[in-house]
Amino acid sequence: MASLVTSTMKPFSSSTKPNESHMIKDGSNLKETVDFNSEKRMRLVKQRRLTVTNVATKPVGSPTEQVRGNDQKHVAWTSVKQERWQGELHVQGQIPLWLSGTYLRNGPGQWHIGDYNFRHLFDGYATIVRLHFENGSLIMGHRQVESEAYRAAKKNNKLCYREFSEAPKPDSFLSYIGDLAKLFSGASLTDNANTGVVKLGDGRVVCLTETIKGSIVIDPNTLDTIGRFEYSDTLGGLIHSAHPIVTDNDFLTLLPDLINPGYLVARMDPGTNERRVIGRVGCRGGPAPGWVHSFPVTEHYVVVPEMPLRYCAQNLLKAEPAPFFKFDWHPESKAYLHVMCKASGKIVASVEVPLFVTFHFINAYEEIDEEGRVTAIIADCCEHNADATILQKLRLKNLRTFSGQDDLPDARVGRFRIPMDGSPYGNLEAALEPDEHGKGMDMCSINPKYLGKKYRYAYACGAKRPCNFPNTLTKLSLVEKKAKNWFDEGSIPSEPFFVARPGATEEDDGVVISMVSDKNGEGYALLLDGSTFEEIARAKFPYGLPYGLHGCWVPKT
Ligand SMILES: CC(=O)/C=C/C=C(C)/C=C/C1=C(C)CCCC1(C)C
Ligand SMILES: CC(/C=C/C=O)=C\C=C\C=O
Ligand SMILES: [Fe+2]
Repeated sequence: MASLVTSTMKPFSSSTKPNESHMIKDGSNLKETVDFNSEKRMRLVKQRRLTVTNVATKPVGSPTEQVRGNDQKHVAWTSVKQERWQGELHVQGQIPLWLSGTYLRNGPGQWHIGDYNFRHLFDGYATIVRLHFENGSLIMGHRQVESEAYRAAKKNNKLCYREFSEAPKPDSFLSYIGDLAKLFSGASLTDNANTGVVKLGDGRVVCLTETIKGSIVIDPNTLDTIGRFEYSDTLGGLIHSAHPIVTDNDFLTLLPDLINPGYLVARMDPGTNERRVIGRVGCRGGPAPGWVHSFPVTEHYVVVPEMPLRYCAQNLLKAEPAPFFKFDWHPESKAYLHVMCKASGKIVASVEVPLFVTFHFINAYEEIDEEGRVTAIIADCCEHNADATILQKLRLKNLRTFSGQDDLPDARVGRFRIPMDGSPYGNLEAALEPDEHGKGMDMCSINPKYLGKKYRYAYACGAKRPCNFPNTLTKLSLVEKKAKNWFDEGSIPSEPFFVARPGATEEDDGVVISMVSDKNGEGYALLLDGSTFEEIARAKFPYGLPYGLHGCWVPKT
């Protein structure tokens, strides 16, 4: 198996040498945050040079200078200060001794190239952060993912590939035509794997985004970029859901088909790079498939969402960001959920549902009657009240200019009920009163043992208003319809990630890990008790880190 695994990892043509400078060149983002005279600046540069070569477990001498307060410069929306760092953190409180393994979190942590600033949260180059827990101690490290897009940007000091909202500007009409050809072949699409990170059943750790080429294998210990994850099948396609369903035995993915509007559902066995098609479903509405950032599964079914926020061919070709970026809002095309049997690939239900907007499905499960028949499927998601403007709210300009006025659109836990008796319509309702979590809702996790099964608890980011971005951690009890909330004024916490205690029998017996970017420009790892939702430990980072998206747990083997 080892040779199979390594033979399909393609190293990039050149990689960062260990003794190369690991500083990120100051872009205006960084300049904005650093306000001091040139002598101090030189000292800092020297200090950074010392720091950056230290990638073993020693902490850095002293953190880089931070600017306090001002939301314009909130560290959550400021490029990461250095390309890499690693060291042991001082822990306040008690990390449970059973917590043994590594939490990896990916996200778009560098939003500039030279003096050029990106405009959207999702454009930034991937920064992977590692929290390694062992015997109550905590080692933190972070590093840039060495995608082709990132390396080309550094080498040429400009954007070279099409990112979520940005595209390189053609310098002539001829090069525009060339660029279009490169778009259709996929050559100009980014491989900036900045959305999530998953541990496959065979142990490989892969950073992912929505472009298929942006699947990059990393070493979870050193955070080295190993190479591109090459799919060995002939499925083709350029894009997929950024959130495959990954367990120790399974990998399910969803590929939208833009040519013949529909979706392919495919499976990849552990130890292989070959996806095999389970089934296909055609779109029922609209000119193109709906955006599928994520999708839910139950024990026996895959739910394929067809959202009225659909891929848009014209917007794909544009170099400048369109209102809905690569998508368009088509309420007239309606919204649907399709249910595919995992075993046969057959569509067993396809219902129209109320209009919805979601990035993230939380979980789904089957409702069973007394005879053991599946009567309905329940699918929960972080639902933005059918308002796609949330995508615009995630522009960096909005995130960086919080005036104290509430500017976060309302969201809820949207609960779909899909009848399995052939009825044509499904329902969508809030699973609990959205006021319980301040009507902010995204970045969810559950106990992975309950994937596809009836479950009680979900963890997510909620809101304490006024705010312009989710700023609380919330534990949702979907049975009691209650939430417990964690909040630290001015802080932005990232996805609360649940890790179960080995041997646990209660669903919420475990810890919740998050990383917090605070208002003083600092940051810390935070551990909450999964059951009480009280803080049990925190450990300060040497400097604040930018906001990150999704993570995974790599248990100690
Ligand atoms: C960070 C995140 O959640 C989403 C990232 C999405 C990306 C990078 C999407 C990229 C795309 C293109 C570059 C062109 C084709 C469409 C699309 C998949 C949106
Ligand atoms: C962070 C986010 C939405 C927040 C809105 O309330 C969405 C992230 C999507 C990609 O992973
Ligand atoms: Fe996501």
